[in-house]
Amino acid sequence: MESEDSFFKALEAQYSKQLPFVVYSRPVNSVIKCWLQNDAALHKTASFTESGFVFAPFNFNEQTVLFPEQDCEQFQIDASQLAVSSENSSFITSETEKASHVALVANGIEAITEGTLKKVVLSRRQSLELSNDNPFHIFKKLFNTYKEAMVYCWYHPQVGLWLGATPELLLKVNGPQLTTISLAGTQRYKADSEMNWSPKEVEEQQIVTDYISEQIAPYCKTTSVGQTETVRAGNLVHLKSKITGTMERSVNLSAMIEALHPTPAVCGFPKETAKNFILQNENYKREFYTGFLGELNLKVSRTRNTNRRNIENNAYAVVKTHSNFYVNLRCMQLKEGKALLYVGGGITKDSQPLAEWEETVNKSRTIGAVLV
Ligand SMILES: C=C(O[C@@H]1C=C(C(=O)O)C=C[C@H]1O)C(=O)O
Repeated sequence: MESEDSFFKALEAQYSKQLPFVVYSRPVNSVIKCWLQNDAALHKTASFTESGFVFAPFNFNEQTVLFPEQDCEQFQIDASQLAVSSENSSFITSETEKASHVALVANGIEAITEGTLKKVVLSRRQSLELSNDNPFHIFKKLFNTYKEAMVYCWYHPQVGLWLGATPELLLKVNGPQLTTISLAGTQRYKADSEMNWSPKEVEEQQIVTDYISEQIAPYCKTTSVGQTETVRAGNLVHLKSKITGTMERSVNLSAMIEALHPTPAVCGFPKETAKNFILQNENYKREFYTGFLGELNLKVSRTRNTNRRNIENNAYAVVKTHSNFYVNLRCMQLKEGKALLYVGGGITKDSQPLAEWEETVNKSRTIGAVLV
């Protein structure tokens, strides 16, 4: 299936039959892949030993959905821009939502000042009326707009329909090589100007870097942390450090995921205290927002480099297993003709509630830009 038209027709047909699918494109990549599950079964994974596509919630005590590789048909196309018409939806934030988020943040700052909590990520959900609720229409706009993100649309009839454009890698495993990133701190993007990061933002991101490095260390022979840099995600910029490692021979992927997820980039630190604060104080249920999604244990075979002097050795291919998980951020759920946008930000002792509200507004504009 090589044409854009037949690719999206197959997806439309799958959706109209209410069968599970995912369509996605990884960052800086013109390849768009889709997986169509053959039936409507709801598969789960806890062991992360299968091969497939996973969709995991924020609260890891709840189910992680798996599309098993053997139960899916996979197709892909290559495109730099997808044909799509423009639509208009209205974008309104309410004073009640503002007051409620400001109170939540103030509550978080108080808990940090009084107790052991150092950072907590607090979020909200915003609803938007849609003039066009076709998920592929929105997916195409996300793909055209966010080249640096993992852009996806995921559906299961028993779970719901989610779309997003996430800038955050949770974990990439390629044979023994592990890559992850620490992402935190948010400012609006301004063309041609040097970004100045405050000590608050630097500290917030350092908490994430330290946590990730410590958590992966027991599973790796070596680890290293790269330079911190400013990266762009739509109309926002963040602080980012790349963290890499070479894993021990027999790493249990599920144990490593459990050690990492949810990171202080989306939950807080210490992890359990922050998670409990979120579950008790946020005014809604996160479900799959700040969970993760991506390819699990796919086999890639690479033919060895040709070497003229040793032809026999070139006859075999090296098979490597790879997984790529992205944190489910800058995302939305489509429900009853509405888009529910999920947005949050990291709170530390120096946070200001009104500025944090503004940050969530900026984030909802970033992801909502494709809807208005
Ligand atoms: C929680 C979100 O984003 C996370 C929080 C950030 C922050 O606090 O500055 C930045 C990037 C993400 O790690 C979100 O986008 O909803």
